[in-house]
Amino acid sequence: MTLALDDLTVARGGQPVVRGVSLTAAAGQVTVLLGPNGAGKTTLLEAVSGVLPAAGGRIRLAGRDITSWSRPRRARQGLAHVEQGRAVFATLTVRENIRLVGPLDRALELFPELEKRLDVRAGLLSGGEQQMLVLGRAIVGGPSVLLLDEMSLGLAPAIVRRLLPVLRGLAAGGCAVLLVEQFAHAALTVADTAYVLAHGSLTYGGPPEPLRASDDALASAYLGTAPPRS
Ligand SMILES: Nc1ncnc2c1ncn2[C@@H]1O[C@H](COP(=O)(O)OP(=O)(O)OP(=O)(O)O)[C@@H](O)[C@H]1O
Repeated sequence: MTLALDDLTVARGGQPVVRGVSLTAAAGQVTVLLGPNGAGKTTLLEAVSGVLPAAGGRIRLAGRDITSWSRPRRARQGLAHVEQGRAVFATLTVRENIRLVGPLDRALELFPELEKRLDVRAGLLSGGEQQMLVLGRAIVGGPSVLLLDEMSLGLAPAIVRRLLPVLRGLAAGGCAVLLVEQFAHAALTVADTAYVLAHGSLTYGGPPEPLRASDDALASAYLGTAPPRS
């Protein structure tokens, strides 16, 4: 299902921290939302999944206005939100963590690495294994829209390169993937569309190539300034 934000404003502590953002995360695509620390990326995802209310604008899922829907109602429509911080049930085993949400086979198809860890408590896994578990759990739930907040935070580049292609596979199955990342380069390699948020407003929206091709273009979008002329 396609997710569309139309002039979305979200406030924290009475101050708008996301200001008039319009973007589309299309079904079947990986959309990345980049931006510096504190730009408002987490706040935007929280408004989409219903953790925070919208202060203005509209959120649409497959054309339906869901702005006033509760978080559980959004989740029942297939909107999944993987929040920052690798939330696993630390005292349950990997097997139990997965079985709570869906079939074990599908998760192991995606991440065969987890097979030999099935009876280990999730809290004892490495950071990379925990993120595989978090992602595997989100995917076996069969989301139609998957929001991912800073999936790569604290992980080695080799692990990030292992995880990102899984998102491409998920999108190929029709899911709309919206990936929030502070560190742009790896995310841009799997993106169909990229947006940059700076100080709560979009400074770029379009194909990822210009941002991939030029660090100056990326830096300008992060700083919210016009790109330098060459
Ligand atoms: N609970 C809160 N109460 C008030 N202001 C907050 C709260 N959490 C975050 N903020 C402020 O809202 C703004 C946006 O924060 P947000 O976490 O959405 O940014 P971000 O782009 O996700 O950054 P990060 O990459 O650090 O998570 C920041 O200025 C931050 O200080």
